[in-house]
Amino acid sequence: MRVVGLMSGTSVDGIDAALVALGGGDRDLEVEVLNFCTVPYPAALRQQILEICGGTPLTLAELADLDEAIAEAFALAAEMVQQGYPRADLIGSHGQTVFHRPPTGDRLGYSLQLGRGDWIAGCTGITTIANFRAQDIALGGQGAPLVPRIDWCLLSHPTEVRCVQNIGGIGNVTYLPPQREDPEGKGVMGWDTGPGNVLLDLAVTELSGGKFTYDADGAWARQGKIIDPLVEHWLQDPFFQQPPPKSTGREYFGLPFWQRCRTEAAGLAPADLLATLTEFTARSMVESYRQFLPQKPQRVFLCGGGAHNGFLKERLQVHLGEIPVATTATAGIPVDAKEAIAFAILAYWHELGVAGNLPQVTGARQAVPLGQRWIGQR
Ligand SMILES: Nc1ncnc2c1ncn2[C@@H]1O[C@H](COP(=O)(O)OP(=O)(O)OP(=O)(O)O)[C@@H](O)[C@H]1O
Ligand SMILES: CC(=O)N[C@H]1[C@@H]2OC[C@@H](O2)[C@@H](O)[C@@H]1O[C@H](C)C(=O)O
Repeated sequence: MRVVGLMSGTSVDGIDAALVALGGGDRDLEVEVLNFCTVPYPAALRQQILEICGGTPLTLAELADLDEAIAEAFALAAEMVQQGYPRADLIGSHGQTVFHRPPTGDRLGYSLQLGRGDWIAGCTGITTIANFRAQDIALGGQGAPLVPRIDWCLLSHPTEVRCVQNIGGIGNVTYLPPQREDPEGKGVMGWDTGPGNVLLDLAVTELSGGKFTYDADGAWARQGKIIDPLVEHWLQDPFFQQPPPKSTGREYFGLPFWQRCRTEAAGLAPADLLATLTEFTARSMVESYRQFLPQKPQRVFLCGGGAHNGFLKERLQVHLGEIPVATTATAGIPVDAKEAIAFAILAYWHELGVAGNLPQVTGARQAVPLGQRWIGQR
């Protein structure tokens, strides 16, 4: 089956679209990536999304317009990735997260992705699966991260203990025990580690007066000096002590956390602030492995846009010591395409009735197929 996967994450930089040919089921899953592209959001739409993520109020009519504008951008990305290929059989669209509240006590979580699946199905004529997080949340789960089950199928190894660290806006890790020791994957773990690129992007945007939106290769941060006491201080945040299952978002590690960092780092030179934020980001990941993993990984794979940040990678390697750090590209999964591929797979699993979540990761009561389905017809 040919499936389009669409994803835009917490960096709000653009829509990643993957066209994949899928076969098999879950453990015997076959994936061939036929095409991939990233379609940047129009600047005004990106701005509007960032504003509402930051808490700017909007009317219901404005919400409807925004939902549709995002769906239109997603449908366009679906068309672009299919250019020159026969039409896909299915679309899996994550949509754009604009609000995420993890569950607390008896209160279910809430996770809102805009970019109506019904609109995408109607506009493309291709059956579309969307709203992937809701079923997990209904079962008491965090609704995130959802990719660990796919990491288990695509990146686990017969004998090696592995971790897959995604560095999007927010960071999340998957722990993969060796297949021979754990053929069912019962010991697979995963959680959101905290900030990925979000603090770096906010800092660069502000420090450059809007000229840049990210620190390309970490070159700016590399010129600075790391202020360790600040890193230690920020690592005291309660999120990092909280055991998994856990998830987070821009509501926590976006503007509010950036404003706190900026105040507490007042007087630092821009390069020193960026170096310190990069170190904090790297340490937040490695410290969570130390706290919550049952054993040390033998290899760590990076993916997501942060895998292009050479300085962040370097700091991760320093703190992981002898554990080799590579990108998922070295295992055949392009770093920028992995999440879009994942949502194509989750849509395909929906059609097969295969579960998408891992209860031990999200905290849901049950493993279930994910997503809502809208029939598209030409
Ligand atoms: N060359 C580069 N150097 C440094 N950072 C980069 C580079 N290219 C991309 N990035 C970072 O990656 C970010 C985009 O990452 P990605 O596309 O994985 O995020 P996302 O889709 O929001 O992911 P998630 O859903 O995991 O939050 C950019 O905002 C930027 O910070
Ligand atoms: C609510 C939401 O959109 N969460 C994203 C976000 O981006 C990274 C991290 O936070 C992860 O938990 C999740 O995305 C990936 C695709 C996941 O569900 O596995």
